[in-house]
Amino acid sequence: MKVDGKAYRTIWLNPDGWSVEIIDQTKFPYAFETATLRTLEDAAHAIRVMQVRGAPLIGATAAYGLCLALREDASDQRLAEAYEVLHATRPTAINLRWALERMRKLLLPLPEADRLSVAYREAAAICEEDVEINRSIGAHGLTLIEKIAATKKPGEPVNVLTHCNAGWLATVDWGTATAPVYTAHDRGIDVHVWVDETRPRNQGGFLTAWELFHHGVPHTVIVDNAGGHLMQRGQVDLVITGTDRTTLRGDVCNKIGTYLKALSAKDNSVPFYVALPSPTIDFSIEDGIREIPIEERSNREVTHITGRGEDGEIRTIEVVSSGSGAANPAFDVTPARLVSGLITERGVLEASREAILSAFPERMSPAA
Ligand SMILES: CSC[C@H]1O[C@H](OP(=O)(O)O)[C@H](O)[C@@H]1O
Repeated sequence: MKVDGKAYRTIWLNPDGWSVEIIDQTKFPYAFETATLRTLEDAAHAIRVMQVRGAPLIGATAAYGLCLALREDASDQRLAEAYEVLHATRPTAINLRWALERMRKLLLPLPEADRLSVAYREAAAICEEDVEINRSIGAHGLTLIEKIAATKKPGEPVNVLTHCNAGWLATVDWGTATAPVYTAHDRGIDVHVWVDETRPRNQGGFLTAWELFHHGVPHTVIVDNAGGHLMQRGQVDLVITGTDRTTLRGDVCNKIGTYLKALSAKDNSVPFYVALPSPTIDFSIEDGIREIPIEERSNREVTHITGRGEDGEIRTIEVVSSGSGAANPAFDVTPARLVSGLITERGVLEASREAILSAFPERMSPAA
């Protein structure tokens, strides 16, 4: 997407042909900085501390992390070690395992001498595919926004609520949940976004708000607990969120708080859609609540927050009474029964095993 008129992606290969540049998302919204990944550990660290985050971008970064590892040593042992280091960075987004498995399956049968060039080619392919998948999600999601826009009076926007950041910063480009919004906005449809700030890491207030501002999309940041209130008052026409892992039967794992939005949407008959690129479907599990590992992040993310003071200084402050314990589950699971539909690159699907298998039959074949 464009930042001050210049087109960016979140990750790209540098002109040297081997090091990888990322947008350092820990600096947002107060600075736009990039960081260079030169080693396997640089890539693992970037995922671990969320310099890069968002399921598709985590997968793309892991793919390049394998390239950086093989650049030093393309042996089977190094490939196995690098796989484990990257796989251990974060447990919930399935794109991490999906990307690592895809790379390993391609590279292991090759002679060591051939692995590096093929690895870089495949990592680039994963990035290009992500952009095209998200562009398609934007096109399919647009139909949902267009239908609502047709019911609006002139000057009345379509009000979309989103949670966390499933924007272009969560992917290589375009985003998933925001792709339909950007596509509608770019077509001149009047759309407004309620942006859940999304405590404790504030990916909504820090990342989604920053994205929408730079793309000129009208938006309003709200506290996470305001969404239900707005839905009760008819101020939300559509909820679109992202996902880090969706099961074969359509249970959706996403940032903590998504489940509560889905409950509010159900209670107020507000359509609740999930933007779902197919690499984020875990075809090996059905029951999201029982089978998806939920990342427990540091309690310090709850007890402290980093922001900009009145003096313009960036500082970290304590926001919980000292000495109190804190818990920080980073994701929750929304059962398929609360999901109106899944916006995939192959169309808008019912959140069901039949619909997912029918849209992606090749993913269940043994060769997959
Ligand atoms: C398009 S995936 C976006 C998804 O990832 C975010 O989690 P995190 O920022 O911790 O990686 C959040 O769940 C978003 O919906």
